[in-house]
Amino acid sequence: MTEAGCRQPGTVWAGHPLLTARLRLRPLTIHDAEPLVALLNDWDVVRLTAAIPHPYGLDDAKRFINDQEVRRIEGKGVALGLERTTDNLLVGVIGFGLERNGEPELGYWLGKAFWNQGYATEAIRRLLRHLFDTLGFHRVWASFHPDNEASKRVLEKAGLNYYGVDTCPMPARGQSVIAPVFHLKKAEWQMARSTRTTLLVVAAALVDHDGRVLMASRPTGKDMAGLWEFPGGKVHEGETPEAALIRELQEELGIDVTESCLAPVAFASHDYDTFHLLMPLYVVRVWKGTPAAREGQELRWVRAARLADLPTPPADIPLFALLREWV
Ligand SMILES: Nc1nc2c([nH]c(=O)n2[C@@H]2O[C@H](COP(=O)(O)OP(=O)(O)OP(=O)(O)O)[C@@H](O)[C@H]2O)c(=O)[nH]1
Repeated sequence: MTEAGCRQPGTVWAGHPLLTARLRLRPLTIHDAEPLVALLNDWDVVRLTAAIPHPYGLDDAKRFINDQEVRRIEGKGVALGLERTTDNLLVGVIGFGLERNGEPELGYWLGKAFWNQGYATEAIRRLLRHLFDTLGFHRVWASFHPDNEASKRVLEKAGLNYYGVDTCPMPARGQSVIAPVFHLKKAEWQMARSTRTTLLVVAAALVDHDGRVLMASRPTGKDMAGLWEFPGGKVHEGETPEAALIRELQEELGIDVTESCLAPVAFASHDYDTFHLLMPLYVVRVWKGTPAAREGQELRWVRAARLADLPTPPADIPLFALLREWV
């Protein structure tokens, strides 16, 4: 087996979406053509890019999607649509090509409405893990237009650092620029990741008499706002997981639960790229009081078989199938 595990040599894509806290990274399909035009027919978005024509029409989008499909099949690179989990909206594109000495070179853009919300950094971090851990590359590259300060900041936040400058052709703008080149080596990436924390969060699946599970939406202002999650929260210093869950259920929902009514049934262990989540899940069938939204969240009782239909944090997805056995 290679360092990259079960990867087929030459593969640029493992075949399933890459999930981040708020995004799904997945290959583009023909259904993305119109959304691509809506996002890209915008001078502010394309003016500092090298190859995106302006104005941008449906034929450009269809050609791009088709070309990317060919590149992916030929193992030359991949372009992934960034789909927001809460509403399945396309917010931008990220990808890489292997034209630079066979080492991946990143490219990305976001629609203007989605700038300054951390989406690009989130997507790059996830793509880096795919490139280093799944595909087994040892270094990644990125260059950007010298006026593109936002791009520079995003790359720095994702851990890339300055390497030098290069002459970069910009065929769609009819010129070349001297562009800064950034890079990141796998060893540096691994070193930075080794300092991340493992966050212990406890969660409850409250089950009612009809076998429905209580889900809460994450309120505006919190990370992953709008996603549906199990009630719960972080375990504080010196607390047991059970004590933390009893406290959280009182704080968030105003209900009283005793420790003997908490049945541990499963756990999530999920890499969020900036931290690792370890989340034991307890089934709770008995409590005192009526659950009420005390922290600005929305509450919804959901059949176990329908949990997977909700937009949820990616860590929760494997728990839904397990929960069906218990409810
Ligand atoms: N409660 C809960 N948190 C989850 C779930 N799935 C999941 O990824 N998480 C993550 O676990 C972390 C929990 O943090 P939190 O912010 O809700 O914790 P908390 O209630 O203690 O909040 P606080 O820090 O504002 O006091 C978040 O990063 C959250 O996105 C889930 O099903 N329930």
